[in-house]
Amino acid sequence: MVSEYNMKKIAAEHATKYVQAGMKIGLGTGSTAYYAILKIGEMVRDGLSIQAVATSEASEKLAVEQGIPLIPLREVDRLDLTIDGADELDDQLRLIKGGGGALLREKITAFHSERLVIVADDTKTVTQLGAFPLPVEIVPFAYEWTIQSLTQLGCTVQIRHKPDKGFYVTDNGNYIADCKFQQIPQPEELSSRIGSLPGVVEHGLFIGMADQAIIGCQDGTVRILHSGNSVAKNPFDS
Ligand SMILES: O=C[C@H](O)[C@H](O)[C@H](O)COP(=O)(O)O
Repeated sequence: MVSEYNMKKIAAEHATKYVQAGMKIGLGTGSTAYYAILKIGEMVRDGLSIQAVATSEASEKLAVEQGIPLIPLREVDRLDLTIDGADELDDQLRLIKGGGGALLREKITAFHSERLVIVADDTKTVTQLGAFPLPVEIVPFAYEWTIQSLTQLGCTVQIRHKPDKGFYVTDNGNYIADCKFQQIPQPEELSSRIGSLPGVVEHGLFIGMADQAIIGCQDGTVRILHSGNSVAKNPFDS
């Protein structure tokens, strides 16, 4: 049995096997993506030539510390691969993201990537999304009205706070509304309803974006989920 943190590390390090010389890589955010960034840093120091874009200020700082070359966004057309974490994922690779507040930059980066590989420990896999409160990035202007609109969708909304009180502010200067639904049986429908609310910048439902998920398991192995529902039998096959 391995600890949750080792499950994250195993998954993240497995995903770095997809990183090849010359690629432009999106670096995710969070405690699982952290291990991917460390491993990519090690690969760069061993001579691998890649360039990267970070999905948050925290990941950018880590990438710089690791010596990973960052590319200005204006110089990138498309990324080859993004490796990122998730707060919840189902077997159709529908995700909840944004527990670390980075969902907006993560979604933009994922959208402009050829391939999105999710790394997570096995505690994140669910049969139905919704146990994890859905993070929604909202603009500060009239945020009380936006919270009211979100509540009308049938959830309980908590505006995210910093540990030392005061509102949590994203890298983009916005707030996060954490929306707790009983369950999310139809994520596609909820995605378009939330997306159409004025005041909402972006939400943490990522649907049809992930190509693969590498799941770190308690026995120290990985399970690989592919979009389209198939599960790799031999985790080291793909
Ligand atoms: O905003 C943060 C991101 O969406 C993270 O990738 C997500 O919260 C998972 O983070 P962790 O790997 O720390 O559980």
